[in-house]
Amino acid sequence: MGRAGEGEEEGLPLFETRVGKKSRVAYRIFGFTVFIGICMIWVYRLTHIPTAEQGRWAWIGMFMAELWFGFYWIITLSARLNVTYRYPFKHRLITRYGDKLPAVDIFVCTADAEIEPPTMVINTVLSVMSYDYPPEKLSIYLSDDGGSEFTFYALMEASQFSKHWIPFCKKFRVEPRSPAAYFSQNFNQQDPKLAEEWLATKILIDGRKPSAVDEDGHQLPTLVYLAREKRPQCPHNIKAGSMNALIRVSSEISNAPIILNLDCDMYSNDSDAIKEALCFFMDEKHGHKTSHVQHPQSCNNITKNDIFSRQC
Ligand SMILES: O=c1ccn([C@@H]2O[C@H](COP(=O)(O)OP(=O)(O)O[C@H]3O[C@H](CO)[C@@H](O)[C@H](O)[C@H]3O)[C@@H](O)[C@H]2O)c(=O)[nH]1
Ligand SMILES: [Mn+2]
Repeated sequence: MGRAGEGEEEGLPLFETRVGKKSRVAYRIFGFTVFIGICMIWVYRLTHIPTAEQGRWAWIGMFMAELWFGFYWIITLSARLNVTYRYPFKHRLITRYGDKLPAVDIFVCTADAEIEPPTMVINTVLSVMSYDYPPEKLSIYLSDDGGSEFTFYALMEASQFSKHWIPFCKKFRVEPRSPAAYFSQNFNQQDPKLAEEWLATKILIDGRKPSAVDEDGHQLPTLVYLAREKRPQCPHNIKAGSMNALIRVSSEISNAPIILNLDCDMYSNDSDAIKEALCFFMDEKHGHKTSHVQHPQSCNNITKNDIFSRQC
């Protein structure tokens, strides 16, 4: 391809893994003290076995519970002993692959227009339609297990709105690219109506057509709506079932080698998320060992004073 800078970049990895040394030491000290505490509880139980009259059954119950929670804690802790951080180098990815980047199919799942209002769903769709990635290589599929007319209508409107929203995002480097998150507005829920047509696949924007352009004349990503048939007597397998339906439909339309999956309530808050994930798949040395990349999630509706709510 002969792009500038290709020579010096060649051979360099597309991502780096670093071990979190500071947090590792602190976590090990913390883990060790808790482990000593757990052992002391076990020792206490074993050295204080009551007689049958003193409540042997209660003792057995307590000891079982403490054994289980102790082992559960050790298993959980061991998964966190080696904290590692991964750093993708997306500029290297662009320099190295340029216009040879792979196509990406994006699957968004929704199931119930009342619990998951169409405004939220299309905000997620718009956030992924405006990724900083060649639009001709992007196809977005919305699986609507509720078969809601409202969701379909909202998606149709979103397909029109994207013609203004995508150039706006790219021009002003908007982040995040979910319109709702960007404008920080509250949307009201709408009552859904049952769709008359339960099995439907509709291509709202066909990125291959010359007419699929935004207001700046740039190509738009492909946008597909899919509502699969669900029957009471057949297990529909929830999200996994809709993912299977999405794979079958997308293999006929775009058939991209990379699939990105989002729940409809997870908008993307980084327009470079695809490029970052691709660094792990396309690294020459380690890429073939990677089958999944999980992006970190951050929740923005957690309660501050609830000790059980957490930053995920
Ligand atoms: O019949 C169904 C039911 C659900 N969904 C979708 O599946 C996703 C997850 O379902 P939800 O009930 O919201 O589960 P959560 O606990 O919020 O989601 C977590 O837990 C799920 C089950 O473990 C995982 O699939 C999700 O990725 C993970 O975010 C949502 O987008 C739903 O719209 C469908 O597509 N069809
Ligand atoms: Mn959910």
